[in-house]
Amino acid sequence: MPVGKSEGPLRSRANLFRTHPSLTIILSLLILILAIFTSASTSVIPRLGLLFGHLTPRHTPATTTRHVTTAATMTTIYAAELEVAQLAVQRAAQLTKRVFREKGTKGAVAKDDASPVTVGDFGAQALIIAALRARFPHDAIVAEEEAAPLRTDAALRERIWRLVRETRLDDVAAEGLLGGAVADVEDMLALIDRGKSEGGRRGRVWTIDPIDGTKGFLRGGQYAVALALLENGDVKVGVLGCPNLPVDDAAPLTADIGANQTDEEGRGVIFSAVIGQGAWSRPLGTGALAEGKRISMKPITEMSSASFCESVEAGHSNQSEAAQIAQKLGITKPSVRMDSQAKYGSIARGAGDIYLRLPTSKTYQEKIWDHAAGDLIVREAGGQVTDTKGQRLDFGVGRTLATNSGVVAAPAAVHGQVLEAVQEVLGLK
Ligand SMILES: Nc1ncnc2c1ncn2[C@@H]1O[C@H](COP(=O)(O)O)[C@@H](OP(=O)(O)O)[C@H]1O
Ligand SMILES: [Mg+2]
Repeated sequence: MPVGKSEGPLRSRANLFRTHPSLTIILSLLILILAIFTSASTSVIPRLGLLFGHLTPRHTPATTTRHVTTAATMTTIYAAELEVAQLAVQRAAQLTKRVFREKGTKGAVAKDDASPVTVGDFGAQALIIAALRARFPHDAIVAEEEAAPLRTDAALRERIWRLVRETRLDDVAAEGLLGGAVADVEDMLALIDRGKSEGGRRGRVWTIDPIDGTKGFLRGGQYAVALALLENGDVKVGVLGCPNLPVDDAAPLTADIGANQTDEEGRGVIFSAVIGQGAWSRPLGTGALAEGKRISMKPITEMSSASFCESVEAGHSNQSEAAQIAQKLGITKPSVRMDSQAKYGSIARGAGDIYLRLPTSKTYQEKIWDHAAGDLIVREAGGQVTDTKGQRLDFGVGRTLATNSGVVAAPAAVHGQVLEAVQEVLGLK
């Protein structure tokens, strides 16, 4: 092809740009915008969530594919909430694990209701709320602890601040998704006190139990870091970090699962669920989220070989009534006692079958943070969760489950049968 033929138009285009320099600028801008949008799906849009809270993440393909779990990649609904909640729980669990390994009292102080709280509870709550404030700044929070005891105890405050300051995920991008570090001690106290919402049936409310099963935590048993999102009173996202449960979903519940835990390697699992999307488990890690696996409850073919879980603390659940219920159902195995919502996680993955929580007092009201995550995880794994009257747990009443009494959780197919035995023994029929 003659050289002149191809050079002609090129030369005239070059002249055009020389005579109209603004064209060069416009073209460069267009190229830049195009470049940004082609990489937006993996890097830019998720970061906008940091600026716009839940508005953006809820409608974007959850953050980066590297951190997105199998569950999250399948759908975009609550994907950002699910990812942030799991990472926040994972980070908080790094703090609680550090305290768990400490010998002695773990900085325990008694609360007004005489229940214990440790430096781990305060620190984990501060870290979780820091992530929620960064990513979903408009959401309300119902959390178990408040900062009042720390304002008057400088030594306790400093100890917790050190833990909070030093705990971060060892993956920079994952840590970035949680909004980074807490600014200073005052900020830490303010974060802890953001958990004082009254809850209720309207809007988005996160509920946090930074260490569920504090007595188990102090004893060296099971405990859980629990986080759930309620929308208009219904649980939409639930996450439980259980540092002392085996990773293997198929590992049977041993009689000693609730005791003598040493935070050994190879343990630690995160359970999660999103409404209508199933339940999942994955190893509890230290950085980005590990790959998750779908979990489901085990169908009970023979009631005689079923196992049921209950609290270690006889003051939290009536153990003698539970034994009578088990006998009525023909269950032959002794109960598996363990602290915390690890019970919900354990039956959701089929390691155990039934969870009974039978009131020990007429006046005690269960707290929403003790049940919200576990309730959704069990229901999404194919279970049914009600109180002893057969009513669904109502998380829209306020900070407590004021209209419910106890918990009966079982695979959906046998829940009716279990509830009947519960009601016969409790004289509710
Ligand atoms: N009388 C009671 N009846 C039922 N639950 C109670 C109770 N007193 C305290 N609890 C709750 O039981 C939770 C522990 O449950 P479990 O026995 O399944 O481990 C505690 O959570 P924390 O440990 O977060 O304070 C606390 O909220
Ligand atoms: Mg609790």
